[in-house]
Amino acid sequence: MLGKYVDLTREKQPLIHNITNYVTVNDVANIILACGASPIMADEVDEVKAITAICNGLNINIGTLNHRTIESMMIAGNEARRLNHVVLLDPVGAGASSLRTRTAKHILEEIEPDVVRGNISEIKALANQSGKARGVDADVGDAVSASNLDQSIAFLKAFSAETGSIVVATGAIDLVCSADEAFVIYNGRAEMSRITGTGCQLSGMMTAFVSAAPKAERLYAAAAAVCTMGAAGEIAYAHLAPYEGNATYCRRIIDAVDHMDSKTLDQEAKYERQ
Ligand SMILES: Nc1ncnc2c1ncn2[C@@H]1O[C@H](COP(=O)(O)OP(=O)(O)OP(=O)(O)O)[C@@H](O)[C@H]1O
Ligand SMILES: Cc1ncsc1CCO
Repeated sequence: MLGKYVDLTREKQPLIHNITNYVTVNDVANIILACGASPIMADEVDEVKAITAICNGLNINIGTLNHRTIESMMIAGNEARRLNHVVLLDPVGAGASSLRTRTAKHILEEIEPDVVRGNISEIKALANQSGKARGVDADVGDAVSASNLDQSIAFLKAFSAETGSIVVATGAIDLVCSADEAFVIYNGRAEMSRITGTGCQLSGMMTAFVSAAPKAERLYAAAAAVCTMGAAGEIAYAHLAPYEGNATYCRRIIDAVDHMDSKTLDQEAKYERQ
């Protein structure tokens, strides 16, 4: 059921404007290409309005925010909204500093992104719950598990209802929620959290999937992107040779996305709907 969004993204080839961090920018560009879309990275105040206007979707990632790029995020976000383009917010490190938390909340309130994708600590920080981010990583105490699953889904659905955004919280169990529907996704491997930027890559790819999908199907497209990333993490891990570690793993995940098709995703996706 979700596999069709892999094909749709390859067919539509959306152009994605990324204002993103300088740690993982190259991997984000490559995974967007691997899923059949096109990336452009641009964060100069004087050009972001023009760049976002020629794109189909905007991925705002606050990972290495500064006052100049915050201004660019607001200009691009407002223009993308005016043009009805898809906007995704990745609130990297929200909860780790007041500037990050404040900026992410401001973008959420003023731009009203279609999708917010973060780890569970970042999402909790945005929702004024006590998200205890370890820098850009989630705190183990915030983790979604079988024992708090119902409560976590209820929290994310309520946050989606409050913001109007599709809310995606990733980790060992990934949750993709609208106000009244949830996908609980079990793809992925713990080793993925030892590569910096699997979340940033997922956000870039998710912007592409959601931009390619009809408006009424955006929740499914977001869930398909999460399953694609998780399944790629599983396939890539199976292809690692004995000495290879997290550097090769990062490349192999992008290769696995490059080879992903609807049939493979429909076979590999592990999820429940609630
Ligand atoms: N323990 C885990 N088990 C299975 N999959 C995981 C685990 N931790 C992370 N993942 C997968 O890794 C991907 C990125 O999720 P994560 O929550 O680590 O993002 P993030 O913290 O925003 O990452 P980053 O800041 O490094 O970009 C998702 O596809 C998620 O399913
Ligand atoms: C490590 C790191 N620091 C700021 S952004 C980033 C990439 C992963 O979120």
